[in-house]
Amino acid sequence: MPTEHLFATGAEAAADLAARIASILSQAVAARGIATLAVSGGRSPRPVLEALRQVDLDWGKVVVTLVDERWVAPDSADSNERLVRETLLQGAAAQARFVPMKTDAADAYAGQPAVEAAFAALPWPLDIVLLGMGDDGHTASLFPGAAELAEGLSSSARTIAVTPPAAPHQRLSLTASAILDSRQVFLQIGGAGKKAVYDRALAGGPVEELPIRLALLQDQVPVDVWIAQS
Ligand SMILES: O=C1O[C@H](COP(=O)(O)O)[C@@H](O)[C@H](O)[C@H]1O
Repeated sequence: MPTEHLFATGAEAAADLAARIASILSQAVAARGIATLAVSGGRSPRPVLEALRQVDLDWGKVVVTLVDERWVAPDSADSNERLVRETLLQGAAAQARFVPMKTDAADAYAGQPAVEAAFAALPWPLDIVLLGMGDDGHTASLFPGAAELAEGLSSSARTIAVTPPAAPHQRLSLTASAILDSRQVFLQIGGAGKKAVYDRALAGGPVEELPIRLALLQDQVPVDVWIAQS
């Protein structure tokens, strides 16, 4: 079962989560000389990443990558890479090595093999995988109803190309096995709507219905959840 961290506001949750991430990255650098962090996109991680970049860390020994990416140009407003570059990779934190998920390939399916090779070269397990969750229970870009969902939940590959059934843009996503090949999974949720989805996921049921269950209903890797009421 996840360990829950409850906060009244998103700002308080973000500050606490950023401090926890910084502590783990610092310990990883001290222990292994390198730290790895995979972050989600969307709206939720922005305040966490902005707080994290201000932390005094040996950023040159930190590898930052993505949990998922939309197949859009890196300067698109929808790009998760752009989010990370604008919020986290600033100041001293710009010394971190960023491993993108978007290539120049024509689409996500053509791009996946090169991304898979880049991810195979990372030091696994990742120290932290920071997940978000959509209102439909998707996490990373593992969407309920997607044609690629079963493969994303079962494949031993680290990455998969996905076409979401409703959301825009083809995606590149970590698979469930890659998400769980980590030392620590964090999940960030905010607001009553997402809390209701989270509670439903936690109550049990098929992963295919609410893919966030892949992280919540497992005992392979510790999962901590930061929950903000607003
Ligand atoms: O499309 C995506 O959605 C989820 C949730 O995003 P949020 O804006 O509701 O926080 C996110 O975790 C994922 O990385 C992103 O690509």
